[in-house]
Amino acid sequence: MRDDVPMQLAFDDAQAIVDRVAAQHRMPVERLALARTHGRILAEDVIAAIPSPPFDNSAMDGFAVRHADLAGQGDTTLPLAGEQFAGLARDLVLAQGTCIRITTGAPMPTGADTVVIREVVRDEGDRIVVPAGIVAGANVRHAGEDVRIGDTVLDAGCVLTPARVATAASLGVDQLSVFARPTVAVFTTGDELVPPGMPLAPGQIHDSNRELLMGLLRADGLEPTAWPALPDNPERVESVLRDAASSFDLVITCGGVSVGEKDHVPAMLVAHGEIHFWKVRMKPGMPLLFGTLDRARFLGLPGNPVSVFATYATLGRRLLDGLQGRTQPRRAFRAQLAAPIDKPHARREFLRGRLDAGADGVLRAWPDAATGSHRLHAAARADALIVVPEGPQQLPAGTVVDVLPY
Ligand SMILES: Nc1nc2c(c(=O)[nH]1)N[C@H]1C(S)=C(S)[C@@H](COP(=O)(O)OP(=O)(O)OC[C@H]3O[C@@H](n4cnc5c(N)ncnc54)[C@H](O)[C@@H]3O)O[C@H]1N2
Ligand code: MOO
Repeated sequence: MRDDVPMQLAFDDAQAIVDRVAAQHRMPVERLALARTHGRILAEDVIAAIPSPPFDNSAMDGFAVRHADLAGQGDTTLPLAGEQFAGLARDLVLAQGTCIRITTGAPMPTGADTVVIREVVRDEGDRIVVPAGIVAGANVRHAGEDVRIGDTVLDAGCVLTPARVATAASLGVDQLSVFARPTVAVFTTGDELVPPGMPLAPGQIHDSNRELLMGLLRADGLEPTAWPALPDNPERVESVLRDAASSFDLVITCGGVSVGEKDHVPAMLVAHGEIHFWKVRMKPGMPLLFGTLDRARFLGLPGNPVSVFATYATLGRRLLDGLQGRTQPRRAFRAQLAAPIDKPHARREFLRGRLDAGADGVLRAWPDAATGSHRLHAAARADALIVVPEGPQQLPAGTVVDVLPY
């Protein structure tokens, strides 16, 4: 291996390289109809051109009144002077000593400052009787109290959640500028791989990483393309991966990145592309390879299924976030260890475990004893990665640790 290739990096250094490369290769911006923006990363701030609510309106069904007309004590009788329903404003003016029937969302008549809900009045047809104790200004929603003209309501780099897309809609915005989704090609490698549904000969295993990766990518909103498993044949690996790298934004492989005789992927990247780093001081996932091949970023994940999971959930997802211009941080969780952890090695470890929010409101993490990176079932019964920091660690129960729920 060339000696200028960064190798055996600390996790934070690998993450910094992922961030830098992602920023250099940010996806182009596209303008999409609102309905197609869900889950995307916003590329430009959204500034309100109208206020929300756009006009003063009633929060309840009832009667619009002037609070000054109401007696301090005892009932007040007010003749009914008109009706304003939600819809076109009728430009009503509330004359002193009268009331106007109003529905939720209807514009407030000029002069009215309070809405009395229909349940508390005595409705006598052409007049109402209002009891004492009505609060001035009750049940009125004021123009601009949620959003004023010129407010930045959505920041570039945020994830377009349903509430955010709906906020844009409420302000009359029908298109948004978002970052394009990267196209992703997924490869599994290894002569031992057989698809599920086919019988296993001695020495063979079923390809599980393909479903794992496709599922992880789809859950992150991508539309990945998977190839049939690649044999451990350097010419074939080279031609197929170079072909994919000429037309996809990201190529992800798993397997073949360690130091075995059949681990051809790093050599291929050295010969035809560029390695940004190879091997990260993390467990599982140490042999992780990150580079560039043709027009694609290239992620070579280690073959062990839990290594695939841990490297994708940390650095792989971070790369995709960076390529898509996401600046909204992923939500960070902290939990108390429910059992001790004894880690003799120096790498940052991502242990599988279960999270449980107790009746006391404290989030607890139960580490799973099955730590092998081939233990896919153990990862499947867990629901979080527990982050154990660098260096040998003897963490007693009760220690607060970072957790990545999944
Ligand atoms: N001498 C050394 N050996 C190994 C080292 C090392 O540093 N020195 N690292 C170990 C670690 S850690 C890992 S992780 C693995 C990663 O190796 P590769 O990325 O080259 O992966 P493979 O050798 O191809 O496969 C590893 C393991 O995973 C199984 N596998 C592969 N693909 C799939 C798939 N699609 N579905 C299910 N299982 C898969 C494969 O059969 C192997 O058992 O290397 C260690 N060795
Ligand atoms: O880093 Mo390997 O992923 O321990 O199995």
